[in-house]
Amino acid sequence: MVKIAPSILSADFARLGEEIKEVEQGGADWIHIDVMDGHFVPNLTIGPLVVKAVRPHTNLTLDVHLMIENADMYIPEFAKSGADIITVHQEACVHLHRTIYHIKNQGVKAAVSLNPATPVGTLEHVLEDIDMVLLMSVNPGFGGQKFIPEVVRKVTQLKTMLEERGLGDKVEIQIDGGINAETAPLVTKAGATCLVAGNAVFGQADRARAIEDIKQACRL
Ligand SMILES: O=C(CO)[C@@H](O)[C@H](O)COP(=O)(O)O
Repeated sequence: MVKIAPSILSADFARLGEEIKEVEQGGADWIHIDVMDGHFVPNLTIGPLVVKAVRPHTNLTLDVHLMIENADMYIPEFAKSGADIITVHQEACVHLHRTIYHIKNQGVKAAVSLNPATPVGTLEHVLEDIDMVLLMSVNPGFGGQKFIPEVVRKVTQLKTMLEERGLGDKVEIQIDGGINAETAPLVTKAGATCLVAGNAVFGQADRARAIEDIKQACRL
């Protein structure tokens, strides 16, 4: 069964605790937290303080997506604040292998994200070291963008690479950007196991219904 990770970027930040409770009760599997630095991506969002504030409001996995430069400097603070998974961008890490082990040494799961234009082959030499690959289906920086369908071919390629190396059940394939009940089945049929959804969940009045609609579309 596909996991749904609502992105709090589309939530009401003035009511964040309640918003998170609502999606947890509505069937969310993880909570996705988008961290943006205004350098790697053209937007500024939140830091470890918000992760720490959110932590007591949910038992769900806190899935922290760092869209930042100099990730190594901030990883310990995000881990201490309650992150369960930390994702860094391949494009923003000069020494990716070292950064992956820096995350794991904090006792946190490690994931790597690729922008839409970055080939999956760039992860060939770290696949054994990570818990998840996040394939962006929009250019990172903002919620509410249109799904880029080329990601489907990348999911297929990544799934084949993982299976060839016996990692098919070990490494999650997460997709982020423009996910809704129409686009979700395109990527789950290709092998995605976890979907981030911002507007398609927090932009709806009935969050439980929105989550169930995405899950149901993937079952068909
Ligand atoms: O990381 C990002 C954007 O950079 C995402 O997590 C978005 O927040 C997803 O929002 P929707 O496209 O689902 O509205």
